[in-house]
Amino acid sequence: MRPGEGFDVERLREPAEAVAAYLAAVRPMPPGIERVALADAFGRVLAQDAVAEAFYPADARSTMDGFAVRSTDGTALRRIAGTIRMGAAPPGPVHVGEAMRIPTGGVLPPGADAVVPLENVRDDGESIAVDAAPAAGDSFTPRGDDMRPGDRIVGAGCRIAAPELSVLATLGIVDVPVFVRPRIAVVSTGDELVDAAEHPGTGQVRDSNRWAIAGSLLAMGCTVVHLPRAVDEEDAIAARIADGLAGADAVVLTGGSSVGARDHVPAAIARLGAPGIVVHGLKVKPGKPTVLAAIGARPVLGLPGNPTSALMILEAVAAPIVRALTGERHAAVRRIATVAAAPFGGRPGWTWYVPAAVGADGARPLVLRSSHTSLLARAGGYVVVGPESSRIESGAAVTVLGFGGR
Ligand SMILES: Nc1nc2c(c(=O)[nH]1)N[C@H]1C(S)=C(S)[C@@H](COP(=O)(O)OP(=O)(O)OC[C@H]3O[C@@H](n4cnc5c(N)ncnc54)[C@H](O)[C@@H]3O)O[C@H]1N2
Ligand code: MOO
Repeated sequence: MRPGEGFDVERLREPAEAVAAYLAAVRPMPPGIERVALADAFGRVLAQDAVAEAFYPADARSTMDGFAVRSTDGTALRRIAGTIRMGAAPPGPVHVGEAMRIPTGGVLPPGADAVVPLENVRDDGESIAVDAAPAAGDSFTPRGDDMRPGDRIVGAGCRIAAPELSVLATLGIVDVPVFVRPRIAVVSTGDELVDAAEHPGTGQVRDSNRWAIAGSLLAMGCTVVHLPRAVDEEDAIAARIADGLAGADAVVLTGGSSVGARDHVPAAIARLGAPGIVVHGLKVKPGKPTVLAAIGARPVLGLPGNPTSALMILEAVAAPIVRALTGERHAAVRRIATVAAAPFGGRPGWTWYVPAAVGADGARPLVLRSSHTSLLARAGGYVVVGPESSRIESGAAVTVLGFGGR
């Protein structure tokens, strides 16, 4: 579509279908794999499966402070034959009629098949008595109960958080293979923009989009490269995109994506190389004028200038493209399952991303003003309405999706 042609509703694409087609055509990939120390692995995306190479625990281990015993001795008095130390092999086997002191986590000695907790024995220092016969398997973890050789515990593409750090440390994976963070160049376009530190004159606005977009990209695990703003001229925008592609794995622009006389992003992208624009115009609100493009396998995303639209499209539509670059397989998105406290309206056949406030009685739609910057800060998240059904009735179950990083 050329600037000035206008949007033909028939040619607008359904967002999920458009992104799937984009990913199939462009195949964006993480820029590489690197190894980082465990101390630096939090938040990174694992690049190779973490597979157990041995039995964890390597030996049966007590889950109680108590005595290791043979269950077949029943309720007979047991002679205390020794003490098991933490971090050491048992001093010997437990023979018939014997018991051995064992701490929580201590290695079960040969012969023993149960642990009796301290509070369930009478201990005279020489021997122990029990009221109830222990059952085989009581109060210990068998060898390999946690992980067995070949178990794939954390898959490639998983974002490393606290539980994954625990597994990596247990498996001794201290040089962790992770995907290199993609570098994403962020460009704001618009003659009216001034820096956040400047005082806007009449008709000018502070450039907020680059900070919203940067925040969302950081939350997705990217390295953000801020490029200077571009004025609303095709040459300036094309030069800025070329700068971005020279030093980054993708470029995200905001503004100038629509069909006005000053909207030059589509034309600037189109002249930089193949495949160029893959999608221009989505059957969504907000964010209809979105441009999904690429130069080679490097994404160039043209988000609408309206602040709510720009952030919403990055989070609700373009996130799978960013995740293809970070290597993350599953979205780390906060979801609140609640009910609609008031109806959510949409438009038949369209996908609407409706900012919502979440209260004790459920989620309420906020009035969509895509030019506002306060709207998403006031919202607890957003609700997707459509494309199948264009209305969510009061009382119906809804999922409120959170914005990057909160
Ligand atoms: N004739 C039509 N006009 C418009 C259509 C349409 O289909 N036909 N779509 C509308 C929709 S929907 C949107 S969204 C906007 C998107 O327009 P652009 O992507 O070309 O964005 P701009 O015109 O450059 O800016 C729109 C608005 O956003 C403000 N803005 C831009 N960049 C920033 C920034 N970095 N920080 C803060 N605010 C920013 C800008 O000042 C404008 O107010 O087009 C509609 N028009
Ligand atoms: O639908 Mo645009 O994205 O006005 O805001």
